[in-house]
Formats: sequence, C-alpha cells, structure tokens
Amino acid sequence: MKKHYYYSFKNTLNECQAVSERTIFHYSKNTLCCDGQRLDDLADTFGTPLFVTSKKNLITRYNEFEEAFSGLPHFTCYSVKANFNLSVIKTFGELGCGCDVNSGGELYRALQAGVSPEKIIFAGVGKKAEEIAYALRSGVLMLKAESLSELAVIDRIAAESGNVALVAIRINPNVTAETHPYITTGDSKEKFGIDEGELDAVLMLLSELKHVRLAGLDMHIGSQIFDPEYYVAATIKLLAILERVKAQGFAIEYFDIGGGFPVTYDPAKQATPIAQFAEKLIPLLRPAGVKVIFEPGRFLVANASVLLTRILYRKQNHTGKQFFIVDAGMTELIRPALYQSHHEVLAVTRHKESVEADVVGPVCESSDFFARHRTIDDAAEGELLAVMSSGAYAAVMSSNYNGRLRPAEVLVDGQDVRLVRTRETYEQLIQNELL
Ligand SMILES: Cc1ncc(COP(=O)(O)O)c(C=O)c1O
Ligand SMILES: N[C@@H](CCCC[NH3+])C(=O)O
Repeated sequence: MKKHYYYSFKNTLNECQAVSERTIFHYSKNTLCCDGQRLDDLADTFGTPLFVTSKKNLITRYNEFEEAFSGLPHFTCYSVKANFNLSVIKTFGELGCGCDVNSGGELYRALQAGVSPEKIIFAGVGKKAEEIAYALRSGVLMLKAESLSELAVIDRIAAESGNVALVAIRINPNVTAETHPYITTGDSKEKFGIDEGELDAVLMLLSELKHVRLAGLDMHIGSQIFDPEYYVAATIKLLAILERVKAQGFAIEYFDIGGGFPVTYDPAKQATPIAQFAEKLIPLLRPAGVKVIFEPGRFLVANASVLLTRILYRKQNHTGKQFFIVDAGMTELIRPALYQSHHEVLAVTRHKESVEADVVGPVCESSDFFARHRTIDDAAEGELLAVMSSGAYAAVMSSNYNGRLRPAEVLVDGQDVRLVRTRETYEQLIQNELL
C-alpha cells in the first residue's frame, strides 16, 4: 500500500505518523508530491503561484469527521467561507454534505456547485434585504438570525411572497474560546449572535411574527479551537436555552453548534483529534433529541492544499540575514500577516543543507511574509517552495492589491489533475471599471 507522509524537516517516523492522516503531500525521490503528482511538474504546467488541492484529502477529512460523529443524528454543512472553489464545494456536495453560507455570493456558489437549496443554511451578522430575499427565493433550509431587527426584516420579506421562513436564532453564549482574538466569536464583546439577555424579547417577537417559524438554535464560538471544553461549556448553555425555548411552546428541530474544529499547521503543535470533540459532545447532545448541525470549514480543507511558489531572488543583508523572495505573497495567503499564523514552508526539491531565512513576497508591505527566521532547505533561485496548509482562508481571502492577479488552482485526484480556476488576466483585473 502506498504510504502517504506529511512533510517534516527532520523526517522522523514519529512526526510523519502523527500527521499522516491529514495529508497526502509527501516526498518521493526528494521531490514533494501531492497524491503521487510531482509539484514541480504541476508548476511547470500551470505556472506559479498555484494552489494545489488534493481531492482525496478533502474526502478523507469529511469521512473522518462523519465517522467521529456517527453516533449522533446530525447534518454536516461545509462552511463555504473556508474555501469557496466550486470544485471543492462540489466534492463535499457529492458526499451528501450540506453548506453553510455567509452571503448571497456564497449561496450562489453553493447552488452553482450543485448543492440543493434544502441542504443550505444561510448565516451572517449583516444580511442585506436582497440577500434574504435571494435565500428565501432559492428555498434554503434555514436562515440564522442574529438580531431582533433582522427577524423583523426576514418576516417582512417572507410575507411579500406569502411564505413562512424557517429560522434559527444564533445565540452568543459568552464563552471566550482560546484562539487568535480575531477569530473568537462567542464572547459578549463580539458582534456575533443574540445575547441571552435578549432571549425573552426575541421569543416574544417570534410568537407575533406570522411569516417566520423558529426551527433551530445556533452558535459558533470561533475558529481553530483546540480545547473541546469550550464547546462543552457553550453547548451546556445552549441546551439550557433550548429548554427555555421549548417551555414557551416552540418546537426546535435543529441544534447547530457551528464549526471551529482545529487543524495542525505546525507539526510541533498537533491539533486535538476530532474524536476527542465527539467523545465530549455526543453524550451531551444525544439526549436532547434534536438534529445537530455542524459547520466545519477549516477542518475539512486546510491541509488539503499547498500554495506553490517560485523563488525569484535570494539575498542577504549586512547582518547576515537571508531572504527568499518568492512570487506569491500576502495577496494569496494573508494569514501570516493578519494572524501571525504559522505555515510550514518546504522546498519542493529537497536539499541536504539548510539556511535560516525569511520567506517573503513581492508585495509592497513589510507584513508580506510567509515565514520569519525559519530553517529552510538551501534552495536556489528558480526553485520552488510549497507553503503548506493553504486550503482554508487562503485563496478565498486573496486580493488584487498591487495589481496582482489571483492565481490558478488545480485539483489533484490521483492521476487526474484538473485546472479548477484559471489565473486571472490583466483584462479581468479591470473588467468592472469604467473610464
Ligand atoms: C458561523 C460560522 N460557521 C462556521 C465557520 C467555520 O469555522 P471553521 O473554519 O473554523 O470550522 C465560521 C467561521 O469561523 C463561522 O463564522
Ligand atoms: N480567516 C480566519 C478564520 C475566520 C473564520 C470565520 N469567522 C483564518 O484564516 O484563520
């Protein structure tokens, strides 16, 4: 059987085994490959920067998630914001997965990717009336409402078409999960969800509205959360709210505990296995007799992709500090700049020698870096580097800053390599502008 190894500078067996379930990026004859495809060949064929995604890895992760929660009646909705490439959404859709969308644009993408509307839930703290109307017209399963005012808008729009909209209310459980402060969402100081103190007013309003039916409770406490206890704490709060809501005569079918499950970016900081979350959550959730919804994003896609980039120049300053200047930048992967996040950077062709260097992009910002003070294989100008774990919140957060073109994306499925997004052109860059 072919063994798929993750990358590792030291390449000790332990490190490889620890992360081997997550990824099928592996060295073969000193060349980094994705599911048997040499990354240097892909770069030659499709150019760089290039996002390379393993379809097999997407499927493996989805199956891993489903297996962990198989003891619980549930419905998994892939959180499209993590990676909205149509082929990625389609891959999950074909596995029976639903979608969590956060805007009209994401809804459009999910529908175009072939996901049926009754498997789509529509979230967002600031939905515009036109987005609500689009969601209702499309026949999505449910909208997740985040304020009293929004409930009134949903009711008005549903009334215009004589329909009754299914809604879940997103509760802010005031649980501050330990993660980067920019991606914690379940704390009262954040904009997300409805405060528990508003619950009575919300239920009062819901009992008056004729075109909205409360079908679910929802929360999402943040992203890249390593400790299952935060989910436990928030779930206990939401279960207490469920009892209060049921006591007022509302029939709740769905209990959505959001996404946020962690992944490994740094082999030295292994993510808590999903089975540990399931172990804690299933005994809490099963007795509630509701259909649980999960909204994993990052968990399903982060380690399925790399960002392939070519070394343009190497240089050293008077202090001896070395730089690899590569052709990808913060415009393709902003996470290091925005959250100081760690991404492994590997040479596509292995070298025996290594150097300590910064890996930086061509963008005119000092925050345009992938790695600082990192030990990197001593690769030459013209060679390739792979920025690992670039499947989540990478391409979706890309920009045209500095007039840069969004890169191509390929999906590797064993022998089959498909271009799933072409590189932007200069013409496309200005196509929406008027002189
Ligand atoms: C409402 C909601 N659901 C799901 C997710 C997906 O989160 P993650 O990618 O961490 O699983 C997010 C992003 O934080 C979110 O805001
Ligand atoms: N963009 C963030 C995740 C945001 C999750 C959505 N609320 C990241 O790259 O880690």
